[in-house]
Amino acid sequence: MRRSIATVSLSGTLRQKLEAVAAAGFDGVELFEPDFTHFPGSAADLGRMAADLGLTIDLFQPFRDFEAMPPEAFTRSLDRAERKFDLMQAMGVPLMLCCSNTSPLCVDAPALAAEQLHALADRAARRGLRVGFEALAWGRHTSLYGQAWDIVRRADHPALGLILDSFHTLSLRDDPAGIADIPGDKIFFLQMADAPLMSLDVLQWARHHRSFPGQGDFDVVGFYEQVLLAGYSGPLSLEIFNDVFRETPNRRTAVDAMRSLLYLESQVRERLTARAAAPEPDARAASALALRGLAEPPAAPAFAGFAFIEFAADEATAPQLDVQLRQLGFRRVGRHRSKAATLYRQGDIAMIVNAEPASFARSRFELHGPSVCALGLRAAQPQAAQDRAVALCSQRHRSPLGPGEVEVPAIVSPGGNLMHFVDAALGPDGLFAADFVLDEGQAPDAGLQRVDHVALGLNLDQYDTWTLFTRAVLGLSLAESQELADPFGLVRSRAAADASRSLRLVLNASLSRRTLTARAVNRRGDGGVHHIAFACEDIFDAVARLRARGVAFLPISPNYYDDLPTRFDIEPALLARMREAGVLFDRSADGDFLHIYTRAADEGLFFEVVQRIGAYDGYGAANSAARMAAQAQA
Ligand SMILES: O=C(O)c1ccc(O)c(O)c1
Ligand SMILES: [Mg+2]
Repeated sequence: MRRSIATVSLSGTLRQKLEAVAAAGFDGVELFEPDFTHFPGSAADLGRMAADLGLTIDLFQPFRDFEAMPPEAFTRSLDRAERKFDLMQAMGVPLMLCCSNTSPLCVDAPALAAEQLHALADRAARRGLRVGFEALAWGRHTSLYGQAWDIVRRADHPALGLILDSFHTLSLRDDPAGIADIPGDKIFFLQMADAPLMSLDVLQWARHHRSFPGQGDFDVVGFYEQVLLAGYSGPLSLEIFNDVFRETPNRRTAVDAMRSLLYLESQVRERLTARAAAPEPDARAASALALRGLAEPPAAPAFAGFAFIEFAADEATAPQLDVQLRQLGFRRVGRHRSKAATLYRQGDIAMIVNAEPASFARSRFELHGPSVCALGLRAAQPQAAQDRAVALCSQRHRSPLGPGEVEVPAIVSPGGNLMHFVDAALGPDGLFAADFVLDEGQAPDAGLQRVDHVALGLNLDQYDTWTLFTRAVLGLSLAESQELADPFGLVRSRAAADASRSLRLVLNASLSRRTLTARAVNRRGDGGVHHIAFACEDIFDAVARLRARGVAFLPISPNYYDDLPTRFDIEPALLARMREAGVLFDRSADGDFLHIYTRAADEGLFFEVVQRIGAYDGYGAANSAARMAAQAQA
């Protein structure tokens, strides 16, 4: 399996792009011509540079406005093509991408297009080169792969083939099913791109908002499946025009790119395997499987909730966290056997405050001050969970182990915090009994029972990274993105959850630099925990207990409670209780949601208490404006 990526997909100079792409394990690149136009060396220099990095240049792109033109323009274009072929030969690039014509001079004449492309292919063949024809979604007369294939078929030249790009097909809602009927050896190249669904001019959509497979809403798996069924055996490549990627550090983009391809391959492998094993086996699927060497990471983990949340602290801040956690009703129940770490429990929730000098936690503390530095996730097969993450380009993390302590497989999550996979079979106390000296003291708690969700604060350029990480590495499913109004700007937000809803993460990225979310990201780093929500059975009881312990909640405007009954049919007694307690309300077709937020000390971490009623599956997004306004006013 050869994996490739278009240079337009990454930030940096051409050399930096190639270095990042090579480091991420790609085999080749599609050279986006403007990257070469501004390159300080010759075509031969570029060819050598790529070869020295272990990369091939698989495709030269794009050659524009060629087919179905009046005679003078056609002749000029053939001369133009010869100059590009010179470059390609000097670089060692075998294939040129010719995209469908957008010029107003182009005529609606497939026979002429075929004839002219035949001539172009002839010129290429004389030099041992090939040409691939790609339908751009906004092409003047050729916008669908079926039209492009018709022209390629008519041209009937061995050096002319089809180039497929998932973006153009899926953005036009064209059916990719016909691809499987195209002879695989006439498909010369495959470009994959995903995108969020948007109602936008297709050219603007394509040039600014593409994303890696797994980051958007397109059925990229179904598309790739058709291409493999056709018998295509060339490179799998990514061509992503994206405004954010243009500025994201390219090493990270290259890792996301590789992760997205491996994930895509693993999904399509499952589809093909099912086809090959069906009662009437699909021979094309079996041969595609035999041919491709599609990635096969271990299955996505089955999760059973959060095992623990770990805070990074030092000698001075650990006592402050101690006060805060005990105020929230947590009991201090144990000291770590070998580290300066303290365990706090309440219900099924475990919090660890780690003040061990010269540890991973301390390095995070030094970067971000007191903050969450690790999440423990209960997984049915922790080793497989880690192996999957590593197979999908995450870094393995090993912590030093004291005698008798349990080894917990861990990875570095995007942004640098840790994610530990704790064996669910250890039960709620198993891990802690091994690693902590437990003191079984009892004290009244606040009725908090479980971690309902953990919300992360991300820079905008980490939003797609986390979308892919949660989907591919953790196997979570994602809810739609929403834009929430903070008084100082918009916050983009989406939730990721496992099938059993035991594990919920909320991803928040600020589009403004001035929102509370943006300030939290500045303080606690990219991918830092923004707030933690605890679930309880009776929110009014929990709030009363927490208030009695001195916890301060965000004050909610009386106007909110005047408005609520205009939106929902709520019992007056419940409304009165909510108003008195400062509890927020949401309702879906599946159930109700009651929630409340603590006040953050000087923009620090804050907490949420939630009560889910029925099968309510959201996060009270409709109330986020109430929270953010209250936070701005507090
Ligand atoms: O936006 C473009 O012009 C363009 C160029 C080449 C491609 O392969 C493509 O998909 C789009
Ligand atoms: Mg393309």
